[in-house]
Amino acid sequence: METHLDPFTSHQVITVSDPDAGLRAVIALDDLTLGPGFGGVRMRPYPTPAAAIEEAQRLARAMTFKHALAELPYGGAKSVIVADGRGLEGDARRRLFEAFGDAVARTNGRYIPGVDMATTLADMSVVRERGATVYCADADPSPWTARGVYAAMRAAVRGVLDSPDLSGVRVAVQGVGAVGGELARLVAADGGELVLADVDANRAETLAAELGGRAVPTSEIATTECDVFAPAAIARVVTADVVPQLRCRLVAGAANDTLDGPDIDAALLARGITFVPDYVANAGGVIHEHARAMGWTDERLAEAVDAIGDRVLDLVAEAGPGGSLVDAAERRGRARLAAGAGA
Ligand SMILES: NC(=O)c1ccc[n+]([C@@H]2O[C@H](COP(=O)([O-])OP(=O)(O)OC[C@H]3O[C@@H](n4cnc5c(N)ncnc54)[C@H](O)[C@@H]3O)[C@@H](O)[C@H]2O)c1
Repeated sequence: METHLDPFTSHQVITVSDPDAGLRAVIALDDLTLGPGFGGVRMRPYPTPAAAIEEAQRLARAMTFKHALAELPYGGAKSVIVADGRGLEGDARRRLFEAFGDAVARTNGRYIPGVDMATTLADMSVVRERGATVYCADADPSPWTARGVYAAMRAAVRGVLDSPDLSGVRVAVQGVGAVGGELARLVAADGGELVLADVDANRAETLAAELGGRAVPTSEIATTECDVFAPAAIARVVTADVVPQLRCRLVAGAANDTLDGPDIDAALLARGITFVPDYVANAGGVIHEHARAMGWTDERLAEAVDAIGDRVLDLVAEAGPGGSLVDAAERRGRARLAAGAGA
């Protein structure tokens, strides 16, 4: 099935069905101007086939911009495997990922998968065995993602709030897992004041005690009075209902797909809140995968991840006072794609 969403050239949705292996999946290839489509494989239940396609396409589009802005030689892609709600282990899981690997191999390298929600390095090894190109370094990308989010946050605090560093800046982190926990450490080391929440309340309380912050219930974190709200748990947390309740000046975090819809950025700006696009701030993970695939040194990788901060400062300058960083980022992304198409 071909879809045409906008002037980009290469949208394609591949639907995969292999009843013997229990596989129903969608591979969405967005714009491939800059290179093969790179994006993770997400496995979760979907209410309808259309919902699976829509999520794959939306996430693939974000990957196009993530790579374009991070100056990586990849297009945007994402795939989703429709889970039936039952845990899938052992031989059945292997069979499913073998079938998925066959579908990926048939794209002839146009789609490069990696891990995402509910898929693992072991699953990706099975996909690779079937002849598919797969990117997933054995090393955990999370510390690099956190480092990039920290660089983005620091730059936004400087560019938008006119504060030289995070000293005395109050940061509310939603979810202190692999990325959020490391982000909290970086913020604390920079003199930031932490408010933390996690569905695992003990995790948030222990980290808050260690770093000198405060833990609050998850129901309160988004509306806590703070300078920066940093979502680092789940998608689409900034909804039309949440916007009027926010008491922050910046939203800058790690969670993919933070905004619940295309109108939310404008609603935030109308309240004087600047949103740092998630795909700009959290690009440390994909930069890490690229660095490992290319054999970069850690020094080179660190430089590339820290450059996320410079990118955010550029976006702030381009957007102007009270301007949208989302619009600025999309303009940049499209310019990069246009330049790539002409190259
Ligand atoms: N890991 C990476 O390198 C990477 C890269 C890019 C984007 N991201 C995004 O960053 C986010 C965090 O990823 P992670 O790897 O740290 O995941 P993780 O599973 O290690 O951590 C998520 C944490 O959030 C908590 N949580 C879940 N639901 C919550 C809720 N409703 N309220 C508060 N806390 C909640 C979990 O208990 C957990 O501690 C995700 O949205 C992910 O898509 C991660």
